[in-house]
Amino acid sequence: MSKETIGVLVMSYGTPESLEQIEPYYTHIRRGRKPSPEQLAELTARYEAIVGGVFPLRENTNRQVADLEATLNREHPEFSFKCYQGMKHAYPFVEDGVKAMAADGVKRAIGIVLAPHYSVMSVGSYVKRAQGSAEEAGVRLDCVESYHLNPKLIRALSERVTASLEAFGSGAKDDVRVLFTAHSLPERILQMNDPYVDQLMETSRAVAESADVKHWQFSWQSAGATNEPWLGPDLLDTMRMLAAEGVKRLLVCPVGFVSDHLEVLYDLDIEAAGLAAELGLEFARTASLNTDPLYMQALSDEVYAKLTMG
Ligand SMILES: CC1=C(CCC(=O)O)c2cc3nc(cc4[nH]c(cc5[nH]c(cc1n2)c(C)c5CCC(=O)O)c(CCC(=O)O)c4C)C(CCC(=O)O)=C3C
Ligand SMILES: [Fe+2]
Repeated sequence: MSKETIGVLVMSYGTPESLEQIEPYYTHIRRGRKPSPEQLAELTARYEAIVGGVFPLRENTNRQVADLEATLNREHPEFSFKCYQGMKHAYPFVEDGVKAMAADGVKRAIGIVLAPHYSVMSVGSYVKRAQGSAEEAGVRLDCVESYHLNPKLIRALSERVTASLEAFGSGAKDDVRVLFTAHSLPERILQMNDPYVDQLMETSRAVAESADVKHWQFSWQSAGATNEPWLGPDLLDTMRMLAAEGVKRLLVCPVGFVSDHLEVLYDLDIEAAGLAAELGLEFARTASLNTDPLYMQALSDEVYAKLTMG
């Protein structure tokens, strides 16, 4: 008997693959409005600062998707899993991923996002687009909406916090301040009953408990430059406040991000680390999950649970 093929739509924000792709990518993020030359130059400079001409960021996602497929097929050999990528702002788009699975004859599929926390503005919009095209294509698709307390995710994150604290050396548990961070969103999500903030606090608390962290707090990072207010406090402001309070050592754990990309490699490793140097703070950040087998298993467990238990 041949195994049933299960399509897995692996969704993410998307990243450009070359310097030339930054403009169309940014235009898509801005809903079709081209960025001004200044805005484009500013974003290009951030990418140039982290990639030095080559774009490893997409490779990173490709590896996560390949490893997830291997993990699913190893752990659940009764099915044949096939992963398809679907991105919000880059090719292959969410709709392309669904069309590709339908073209392969897939009838049953599970969607999951490479971001553990649900917001209508992030995961919600990916899922809506995916469901819309799945309906058109005649694919039965169910999506994992969040996995912010998945035990393997929490263990993977807390192992990283523990390793970073150990690298600080003696006394780290007593005097290193741990800052959990995630991408800020416009403050109006608070009026929308959005679970994003609560889920992030729950992940942070669970990781702090698991790693036995004494001194921690939460800050937002990477807020957009729009006219509306975004969630705060911002990481950079928090760092200035902590320095003024006499804190000397700082560990940032970006729980809202699962892989190395612009927000981690630029906003943390260049911008925040630069401010830390100015403020005389010793600064470190936890390593990104990327293809950590524990993270791959967390995703695999979520996909399998959705498939078999709904
Ligand atoms: C919640 C959230 C996540 C985490 C959840 C998830 O992963 O989904 C995330 C991830 C990412 N965001 C990314 C890149 C960008 N996001 C931007 C702009 C925006 N992000 C927003 C939200 C989020 N973004 C929002 C509300 C905006 C305003 C415009 C809009 O409503 O979309 C801009 C425009 C310029 C700027 O503002 O910097 C860029 C370049 C990359 C890829 C970077 C790389 O290439 O490595 C990743 C993984
Ligand atoms: Fe973003």
